[in-house]
Amino acid sequence: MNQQKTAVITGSAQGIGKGIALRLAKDGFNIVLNDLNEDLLHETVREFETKQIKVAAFVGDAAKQNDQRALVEKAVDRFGSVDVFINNAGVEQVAPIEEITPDQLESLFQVNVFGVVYGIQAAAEQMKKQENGGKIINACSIAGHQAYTMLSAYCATKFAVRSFTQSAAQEYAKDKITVNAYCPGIVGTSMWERIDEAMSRYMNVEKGEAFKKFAEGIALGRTQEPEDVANFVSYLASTDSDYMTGQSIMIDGGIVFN
Ligand SMILES: NC(=O)C1=CN([C@@H]2O[C@H](COP(=O)(O)OP(=O)(O)OC[C@H]3O[C@@H](n4cnc5c(N)ncnc54)[C@H](O)[C@@H]3O)[C@@H](O)[C@H]2O)C=CC1
Ligand SMILES: CC(=O)C(C)=O
Repeated sequence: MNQQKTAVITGSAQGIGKGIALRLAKDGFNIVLNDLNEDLLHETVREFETKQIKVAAFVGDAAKQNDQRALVEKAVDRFGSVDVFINNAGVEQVAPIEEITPDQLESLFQVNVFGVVYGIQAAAEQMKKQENGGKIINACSIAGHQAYTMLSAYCATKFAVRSFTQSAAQEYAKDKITVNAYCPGIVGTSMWERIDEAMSRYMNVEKGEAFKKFAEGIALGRTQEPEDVANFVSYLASTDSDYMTGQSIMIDGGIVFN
């Protein structure tokens, strides 16, 4: 890399976002972390600093348009540019359709869909000013290609992410900004701990059983680590992916084939 580029990752105090941030730091990016969880974010910053990673952090809500703008400002103030912006923050919800409440639907869409739109807007505005292109990368899921029982609202948000990824790719191509998405399968993060707990309760089975049942469908025979996702995001963030845009690509060990 000639000049050090900057990558911003939302929801990156833990899990997949943190894994992506660590990998992009290794690839030579300055890193800007963001999360709602202030304590965990600061803990992660300290860990990155111990590893000599050039890191900044912003406590903020990815579901708020003003916070997304402030996040971009923070990155520019600290490092001078935003070259890669990763809309990673996401939340889950487990319930049969008949039990979904308006509040649950609202809060899920606010983070997983509205947040992605606000992130795209804030990042693209800055990248256009820089006149040097850029890469916007969204967290989709196998659930953005295949809908699952008990996860209907979550799946709908990820289908929406896939749709916005396609539209944004077309709108920003003239500015040399590419927009793609990663679609993980079953990653052992705190999100899946919560999904497992809720699903196992609904299925009336022991904790861990829902995770095990989903894992049985993975062709490569194991669940994912954040690093498996980060290895692919590294490619999406690099110049090697310059000719790819509008794609939501499965990185799931072989669960969904299409
Ligand atoms: N874990 C999995 O199996 C899969 C996860 N994904 C997606 O990958 C992304 C990351 O997932 P995980 O790391 O598993 O989740 P996680 O729940 O383990 O970590 C997500 C982080 O995002 C933060 N966050 C949540 N809402 C936020 C908001 N409004 N603003 C800022 N930060 C916020 C949380 O505090 C947390 O630190 C999500 O978009 C998720 O939907 C996609 C496919 C599979
Ligand atoms: C959390 C998630 O996206 C799935 C499908 O497990």
